[in-house]
Amino acid sequence: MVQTIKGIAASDGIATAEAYLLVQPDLSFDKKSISDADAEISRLKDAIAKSDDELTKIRDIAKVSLGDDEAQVFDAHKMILADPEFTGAVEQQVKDQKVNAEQALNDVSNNFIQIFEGMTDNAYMQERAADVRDVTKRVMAHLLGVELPNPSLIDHEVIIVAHDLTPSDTAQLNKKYVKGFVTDIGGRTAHSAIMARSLELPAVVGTDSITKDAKDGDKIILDGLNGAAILDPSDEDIKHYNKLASDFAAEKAEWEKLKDEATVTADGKHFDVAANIGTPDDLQGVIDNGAEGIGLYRTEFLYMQSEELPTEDDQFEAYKKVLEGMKGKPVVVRTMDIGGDKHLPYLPLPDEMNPFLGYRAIRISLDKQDIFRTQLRALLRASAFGNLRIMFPMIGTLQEFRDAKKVFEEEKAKLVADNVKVSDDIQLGMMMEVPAAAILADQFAKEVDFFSIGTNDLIQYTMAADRGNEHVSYLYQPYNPSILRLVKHVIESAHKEGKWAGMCGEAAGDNIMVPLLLAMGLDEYSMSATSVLRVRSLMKKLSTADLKDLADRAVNESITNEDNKKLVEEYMNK
Ligand SMILES: C=C(OP(=O)(O)O)C(=O)O
Ligand SMILES: [Mg+2]
Repeated sequence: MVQTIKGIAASDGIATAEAYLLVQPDLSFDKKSISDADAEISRLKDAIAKSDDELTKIRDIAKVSLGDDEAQVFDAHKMILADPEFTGAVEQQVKDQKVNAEQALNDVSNNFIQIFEGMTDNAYMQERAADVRDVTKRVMAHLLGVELPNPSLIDHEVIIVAHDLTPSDTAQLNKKYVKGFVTDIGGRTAHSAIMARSLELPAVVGTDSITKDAKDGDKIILDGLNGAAILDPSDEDIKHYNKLASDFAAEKAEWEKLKDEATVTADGKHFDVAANIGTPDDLQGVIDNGAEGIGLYRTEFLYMQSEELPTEDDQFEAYKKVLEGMKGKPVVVRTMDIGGDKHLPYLPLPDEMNPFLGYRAIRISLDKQDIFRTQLRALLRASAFGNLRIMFPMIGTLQEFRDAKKVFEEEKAKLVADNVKVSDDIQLGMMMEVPAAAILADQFAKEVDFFSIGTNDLIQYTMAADRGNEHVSYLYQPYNPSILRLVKHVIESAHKEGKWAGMCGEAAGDNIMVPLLLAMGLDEYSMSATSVLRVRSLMKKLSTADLKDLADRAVNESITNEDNKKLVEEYMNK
């Protein structure tokens, strides 16, 4: 029977395919005493052999679909299974303690994880903890006779159905077969949603119940334009959505014509429309969509897609590739923004009550300076190959900016002393995403070269509403006058000091927000590459002089987000 499940539209597009449930099974078990240790050990050996076969299959497919680097992790898992120190210890535990294999595996694995994670001065060994955890999960699943989802084995077109997708899950999706995704939780500015937009995959998040509603193999239509998943669609539904998909394609074809044009408003003012990227692989999308620069390169994905801390050379190659690829157009690289919802398996962070308010971004970089310095050196070396700008994430106090800048200057001086070629005009800026900094923008503006407003976090912190929590997603209010006042203050403060202000949060590509931002004089708009041409087309129709009064009313007279949405919609429909 047809069932329509509503959610939050997270990435444009329509897709139809079979559901693939990416849901972790229950791996809980009871501790049992056993009398026949040999039988238990043979059960364990059987589970290990099955896990090994499965890993071989996954590795071979991952090699073809994702590449050698991504496939390597599965070899590391196979090595653990072949290591007598690990498997022998589990067998010994069964014999000595007379416990079931599940309990023995769990005990030994926890022991290994604890030892590895404790090696705080050896990043390589710390990473092995994540591998042990993964392998244990696989063997445990076989012992319990349940199946783990193996997304790398997908070999036909599917729509991923999941409770949530972490950014690293999203990074592993093979675009050839994955046509979109739909989740129980999450909001429009959660990182998995942002990645869906850069991969041009339709996505719907925050449905609350999709993992209960859909079964593996169900036919699903995913409507990423309106935020709905249609299960078991009727012929009528299929016809309706085919039409919607073809209308969307026609609109896109119209925008496509603006690809090689600069972004100019109806009254002849030029603004920069730039793109956000996560990895050098996103570069092609930026070029295909005619962006005028990269306004945000989220470098943490480089760290997340790696098995260990990326070396200075690895990073240098990635940054150089992006800078060269942009052929002199500006590239704003943001230093590592780990923490919050972004984790590194090889850099265990403390468990926190409020990770988004915790140890993250510049706070980690200033604390673990060896990681920060490696990144800055790689950036400095790459600066010789293009137009590099650097910004720091989550700056809350002027002292943090000064400290970060000092580290940058120190690394630059060292490289110059070693005769390494570095650019002499690298702009240094900051994300404006902590309300305390936005309020003091006038003071920050004296010391930075530019601001880039991160509305995803600025709104979350100003409204005190978790950006990834669908129950409070109604508080994601970019047009709320409180947010608009902060934004206006940031832009005016920059301009007073002769600096420029951009925006790289999702609001920069929002049809309601753009007219207000144009009136406030925001200089640069950075968004998912797939939004660039839509925004360029919108700006072409607008005249900044006409918008002044609209923005004044939105900032000074309106009370709610909805007031302002209506105000702009009425203006646009005039
Ligand atoms: C662009 C931003 O950064 P991120 O989404 O990576 O936190 C933001 O917070 O608006
Ligand atoms: Mg942010």
